[in-house]
Amino acid sequence: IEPQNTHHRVVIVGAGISGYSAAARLIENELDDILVLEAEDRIGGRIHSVPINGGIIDMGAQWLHGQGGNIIYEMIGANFSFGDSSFENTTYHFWQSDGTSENQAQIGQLVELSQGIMSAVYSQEPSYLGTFGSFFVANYWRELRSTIYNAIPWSLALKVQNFFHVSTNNYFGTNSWFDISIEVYSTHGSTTGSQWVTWRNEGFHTVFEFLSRRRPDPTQYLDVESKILTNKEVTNVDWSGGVITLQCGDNTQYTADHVIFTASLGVLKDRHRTLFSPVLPADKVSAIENSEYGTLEKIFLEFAQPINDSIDFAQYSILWTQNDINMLLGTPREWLTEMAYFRRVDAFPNLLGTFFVGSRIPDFNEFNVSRIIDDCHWLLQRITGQVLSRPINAYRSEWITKRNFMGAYSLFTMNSAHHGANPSELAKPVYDSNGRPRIFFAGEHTSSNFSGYTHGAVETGFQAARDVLEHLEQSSGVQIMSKYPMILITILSSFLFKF
Ligand SMILES: Cc1cc2nc3c(=O)[nH]c(=O)nc-3n(C[C@H](O)[C@H](O)[C@H](O)COP(=O)(O)OP(=O)(O)OC[C@H]3O[C@@H](n4cnc5c(N)ncnc54)[C@H](O)[C@@H]3O)c2cc1C
Repeated sequence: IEPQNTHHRVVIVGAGISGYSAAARLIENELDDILVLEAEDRIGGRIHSVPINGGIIDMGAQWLHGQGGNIIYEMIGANFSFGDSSFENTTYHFWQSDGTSENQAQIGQLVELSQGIMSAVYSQEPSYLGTFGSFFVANYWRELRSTIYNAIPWSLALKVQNFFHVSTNNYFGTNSWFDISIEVYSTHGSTTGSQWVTWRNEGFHTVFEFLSRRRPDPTQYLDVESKILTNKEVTNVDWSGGVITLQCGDNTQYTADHVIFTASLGVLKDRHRTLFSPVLPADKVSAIENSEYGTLEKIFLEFAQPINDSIDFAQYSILWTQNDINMLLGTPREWLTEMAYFRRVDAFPNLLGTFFVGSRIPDFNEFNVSRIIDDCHWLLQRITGQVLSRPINAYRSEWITKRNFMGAYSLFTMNSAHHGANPSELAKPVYDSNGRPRIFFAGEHTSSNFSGYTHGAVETGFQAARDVLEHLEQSSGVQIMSKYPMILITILSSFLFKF
């Protein structure tokens, strides 16, 4: 063990957006004696902006979902020129997977109905105990009995339903919408305004410049960076003693009075038993083990030229035909059937973006760029019925295989609901035998309002900082109070000595 062993009042594990926000808030409140330990060689976590030709793209978080009620937009909106790729409001065209055309007006009717049902999910009473899937299917087919849908063939209604199923899986990183319990999401907070606010070609990592206040006014800069050590994987947090000892993979140790732990739910699920000594309390363990973690990967296809105007849509949505699904099942192209669309990327005319659900790909490690390009190119040509130039490159994320992430984001299933596993359980601090909070938890998975999202992660980072500050204030109060008996004894004993 190197003689590093510095002691800090607070050590934050993880320099993703929640850990970074917590650090900024502590520094702002003049709690300077802090350290952030980050396992990767970079700051940002699941915000990972990478430079390409023409700007910066995001392999993780890309959009601000909402404006009003989104803490990030509310902090920054007035000082940054955001873009918007509101797919709901712009043209997005539905192509059948086999290239044959379908009645776009009827599809439009079905999409409108489906979108209405999807947004109702979020305003359900928490008493609805079913899943996204059960809610959608029941409402969809009930509404379809209305005479306004009489002319629509049920085969088309099925294909649109399948589109919403696949899109939902693409959104949550799930295999089935019958896995996702509505309970947690119906109690989520809500945001107003565009759900697809973009950072144009500057990348989501710009957010850190605002969190540290380097922007808009550099004189307000809070020096968060100097508190962060990268390449520091914390392998154990020993909270058995009076101080907490954090052991790192490079054989260094740090000690702290308090820890804010922000590593992802994927990391916690993978190794919470070895990460903490003693192991976490049973309630916390149950919340970790019964919450789920979605696996979602991104693909950006880069073309040599801006994408052909004759097929100029914001989104190329795919209605899979049963024949095409049958044709691809069991073949190396099976993964394509989990794809719902190709989207244009705001500020990058040469790019199309899409998602795929990683866990469904058995040979994920061999899933290389040229295979991705070939398969996507095949599908794009098939759905559009056009000869398109082959993409010159593809960028893909690999969150599922990365040790410090282990997937995409938290998710609450019927199994989670059964076991009472939810963000507020994941957020609870752990206390020592004297009732003193030792480890605070933050990160997107701990946000009751917006689990899964960057704005949820920021809120939890701020909350953890507030909790630490409050606790320190209270405990210094206790220390002051605990001095009184000593003063009394001194006064009394001086009397005693006098007489
Ligand atoms: C593909 C994808 C697309 C997304 N799209 C959006 C979007 O458009 N909009 C949106 O709002 N959200 C989106 N999200 C979600 C968003 O990225 C996350 O909710 C948010 O970034 C999580 O921040 P965090 O600080 O909670 O966790 P993280 O970003 O995971 O930060 C935790 C940090 O802890 C580090 N760490 C882990 N283990 C250790 C250890 N043992 N020791 C030290 N450090 C450790 C990690 O390296 C990481 O830096 C997306 C996520 C993914 C994966």
